[in-house]
Amino acid sequence: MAQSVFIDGAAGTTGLEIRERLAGRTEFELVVLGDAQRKDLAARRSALNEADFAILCLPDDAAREAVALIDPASRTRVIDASSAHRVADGWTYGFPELVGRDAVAGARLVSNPGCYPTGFLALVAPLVKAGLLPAEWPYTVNAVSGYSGGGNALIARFEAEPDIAFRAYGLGLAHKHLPEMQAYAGLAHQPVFSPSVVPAHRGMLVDVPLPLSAMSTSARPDALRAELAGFYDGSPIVEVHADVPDELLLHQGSASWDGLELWVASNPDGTQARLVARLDNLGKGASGAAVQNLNLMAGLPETAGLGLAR
Ligand SMILES: NC(=O)C1=CN([C@@H]2O[C@H](COP(=O)(O)OP(=O)(O)OC[C@H]3O[C@@H](n4cnc5c(N)ncnc54)[C@H](OP(=O)(O)O)[C@@H]3O)[C@@H](O)[C@H]2O)C=CC1
Ligand SMILES: CC(=O)N[C@@H](CCC(=O)OP(=O)(O)O)C(=O)O
Repeated sequence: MAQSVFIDGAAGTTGLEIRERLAGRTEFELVVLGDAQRKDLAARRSALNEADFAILCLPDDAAREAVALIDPASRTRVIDASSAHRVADGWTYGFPELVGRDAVAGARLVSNPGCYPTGFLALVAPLVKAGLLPAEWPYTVNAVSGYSGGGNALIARFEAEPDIAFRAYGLGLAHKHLPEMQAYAGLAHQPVFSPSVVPAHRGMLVDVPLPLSAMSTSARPDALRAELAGFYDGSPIVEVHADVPDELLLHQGSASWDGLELWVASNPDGTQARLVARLDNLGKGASGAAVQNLNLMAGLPETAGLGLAR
């Protein structure tokens, strides 16, 4: 029998892309509230409590409200795409490659990772865990995102202001993704994070510069690449490239994609490296990750319904 999935926030950017990925899937029965009811508390309460799975595609406050509406005794299992519960007690961080597929499969409350942390953690967490990068190092993260990363509001802004060529932000150095980056990479310090937006709908690059010879671990770039390749060996979603091209591009017309690509670039003598991730902020960065987690929680193959062809 099909399991029911209620998407709270189904009219938003992330919610719509989850609907696209679930369309035509016979294992699930999709529950979506129409325009007149989608913000109605009573309608949401009953949908949240009647579903096998609730996927929250809401601003943080509305996600907290949704969780409070769910009776703890109900059978509903939750996947929260917001940043409200990413380091909260009782929640499983929905990054199966890092926390383990069984942990996600067995969880009742799963918090989807943020888009930038998906790139950062995919690169850094396995290397810190393996002792190849120091936990005490003050890491920096430079990243660019397509404007859909900011949801409907940023999409509307970039469409209304086509003259914007580049937007640096997060200048208060308190971005909401910092706690999860620190926690799940096991770092002593929060990274210094420089996010930015380019006039492309989707796609992102996350770049972590490493002065390897100044670090206590003195790892060689080849060792970093080999560790990542081994860590993600067999993954249908994460690819660690053996070769580094001269440039990495984002395209304005990119199609939706649920994979994640990783590179270790280095200088000729191997004293410096840049760890680089490329992903779709709405794919492995949000909606693709939510569907991967839903698949695991429902006992299905993790890539069902995902778009992984390039
Ligand atoms: N966009 C992305 O790339 C990523 C987004 N996320 C996270 O996913 C969540 C959703 O983001 P995104 O889809 O981009 O945002 P959008 O703004 O595009 O969509 C949010 C949706 O939630 C609805 N909503 C707001 N308040 C309520 C409420 N009280 N009850 C019911 N519905 C409500 C909005 O309706 P209305 O517009 O009418 O207010 C809108 O349809 C956010 O927490 C975001 O941070 C995570 C990773 C990546
Ligand atoms: C371009 C842009 O604005 N990006 C968003 C992050 C998108 C994301 O990952 O969403 P969460 O809020 O769920 O973490 C930002 O920086 O706030």
